[in-house]
Amino acid sequence: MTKHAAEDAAVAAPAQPGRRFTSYPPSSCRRAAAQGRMDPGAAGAAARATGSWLDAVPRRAEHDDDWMEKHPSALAGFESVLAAAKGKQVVMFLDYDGTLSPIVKDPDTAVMTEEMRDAVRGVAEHFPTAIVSGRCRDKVFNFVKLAELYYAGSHGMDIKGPTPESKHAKAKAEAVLCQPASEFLPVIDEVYRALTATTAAIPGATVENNKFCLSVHFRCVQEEKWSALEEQVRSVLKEFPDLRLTRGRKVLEIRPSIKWDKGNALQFLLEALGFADSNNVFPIYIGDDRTDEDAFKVLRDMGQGIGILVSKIPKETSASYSLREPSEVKEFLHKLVKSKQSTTQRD
Ligand SMILES: O=P(O)(O)OC[C@H]1O[C@H](O[C@H]2O[C@H](CO)[C@@H](O)[C@H](O)[C@H]2O)[C@H](O)[C@@H](O)[C@@H]1O
Repeated sequence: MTKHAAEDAAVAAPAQPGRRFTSYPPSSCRRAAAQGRMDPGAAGAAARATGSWLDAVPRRAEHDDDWMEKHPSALAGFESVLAAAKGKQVVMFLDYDGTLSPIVKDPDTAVMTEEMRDAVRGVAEHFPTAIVSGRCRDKVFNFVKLAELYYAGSHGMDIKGPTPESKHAKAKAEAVLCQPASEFLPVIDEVYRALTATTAAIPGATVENNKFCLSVHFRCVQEEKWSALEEQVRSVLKEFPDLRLTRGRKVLEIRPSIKWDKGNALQFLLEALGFADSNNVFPIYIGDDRTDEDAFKVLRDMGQGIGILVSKIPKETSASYSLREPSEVKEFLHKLVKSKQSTTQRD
């Protein structure tokens, strides 16, 4: 196996703050929209994205046993998770690809199973639940198909909450709650067209339009062609300094140079749910990719809740727990619901 292949190997009370957004949009989204441009720290990160393809490979942090000690299984350590969450309002954040659905070659076929949908539905009956994805919001909604959830698409740059009547009903068009990168829509469309044309000569390369960001997929590109593809992407982006390049799982992500990522989306949602500066909230974020690290870091810095990395191999991460694959995510969600049900019955 090559080093590249290794990558793949409390029931919310009705009156409680949090089931609905409190202001539209909360101040954090307005601030980001007003600031518009990327901060110097993010600019540095964009510059660092000029590294080699090896950057796309998760680095082995240390020996597996040590890693598991630092990032224990959220299933084996379930009782510790429960103890930490005791008396607090759990808020669930779920990444989509690689977390709720297995990684597959064709992004359009990354469906989630009915069993996984049931598990997510069950969690959302007890806790505010959000899907936080790099996909465009409509696309990820079409995969998940649960109208009662919050959705943060385009790496958190397109956030929308459920409406009261949308529960168990077909989702309707609703007021968008937070779109801090809306001014970038025309440029993203322009770059989408340019990248589609430029990369057409590389067999297997595809460009996915995720509305406020783009994904250039190379999972089906011969490894010898990866560098050429990256060069092509970079040459297009030279003309667009307001965009930056980041990496995911066999994908190059192009997004606006604003300081807004999945971590900001998590903070925005907590604020919108009425939990800004609250000590009584226990956010759980489950994700498998580099972009999820932004959310893990926010939780680590807050000192509240837990991040759970979905991975079969050790990776550098700010998450505190781990799960090996989507089937374990499903099991974890079921356990959480079961324990909530038994607590509610006891009370
Ligand atoms: O934040 P996420 O929900 O995890 O989305 C991140 C990217 O996921 C998708 O790409 C990944 O999954 C594909 C399907 O399994 C796989 O073919 C691809 O190699 C992975 O990178 C999605 O297609 C991208 O647009 C998302 O940005």
